[in-house]
Amino acid sequence: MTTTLAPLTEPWSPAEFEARLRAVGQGRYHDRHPFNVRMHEGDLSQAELRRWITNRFHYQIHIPVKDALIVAKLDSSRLRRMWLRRIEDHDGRAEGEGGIERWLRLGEAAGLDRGTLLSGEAVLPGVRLAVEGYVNFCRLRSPLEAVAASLTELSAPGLMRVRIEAFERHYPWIAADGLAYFRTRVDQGRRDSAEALELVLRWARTRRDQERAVAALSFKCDVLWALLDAVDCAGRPGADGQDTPADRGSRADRDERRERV
Ligand SMILES: O=C(O)c1cc(C(=O)O)c2c(n1)C(=O)C(=O)c1cc(C(=O)O)[nH]c1-2
Repeated sequence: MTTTLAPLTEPWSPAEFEARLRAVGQGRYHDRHPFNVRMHEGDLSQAELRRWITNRFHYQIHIPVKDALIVAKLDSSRLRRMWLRRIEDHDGRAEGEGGIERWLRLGEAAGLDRGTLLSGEAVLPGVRLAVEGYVNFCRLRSPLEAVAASLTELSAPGLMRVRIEAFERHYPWIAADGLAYFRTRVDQGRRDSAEALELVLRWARTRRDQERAVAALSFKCDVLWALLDAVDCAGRPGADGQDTPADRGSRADRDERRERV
């Protein structure tokens, strides 16, 4: 009896390809990073949360830059229009609008100075490298890989909902209107990831392309993970930017409050 084996290079079915993409997101997304876990459990000090907001701002301001690099690779008006909307989501249509402005307001609600955020002076070296890695990936790789890298957003809306709840419950010192960024991202992330998934499923025709798309998504998970590693490590004793005695005091106050509850 002869059996015909499918060649190793046979493309995955669309369903299997999608399942593999989703599995990368589920297994390696930064919602499992110890810093995010501590954030959700209410264990971050004010200094740690401010450090995260400051460093994540560096990521936020580079999202429209990498999206502009992607737009330049798209070969139809329909696709460019679709992707241009992402730039508008972050930069707004006018001064004082858009996601970057909402992130600045989150910073202000957390007691950070807008000028300091905009200066970038407090951004950690590891965060700069992670963000530059993502921008350069989108600059140098194929449209398929650049779009596939954005598919971490499949997992982002769920994380936004967890984060909003955690902020409301554990960090009431941040005014509620500071959370507008996260609220907006629930719908934007859902729409963006659905669009990107459709493109990736359509464009990746060969097994090689499919594997490249999975690897691109995996790389992006590394970017987000490395960013949080840098933010997390900066608070360790002996690291630059570690908590001041006052920050440790605010953590001790919080622990005491918890014990009383
Ligand atoms: O706070 C987060 O956890 C988070 C994650 C991600 C992501 O999964 O890439 C994005 C965002 N936020 C975000 O706000 C955002 O605008 C965004 C754009 C992209 C992208 O790769 O195009 N990811 C994300």
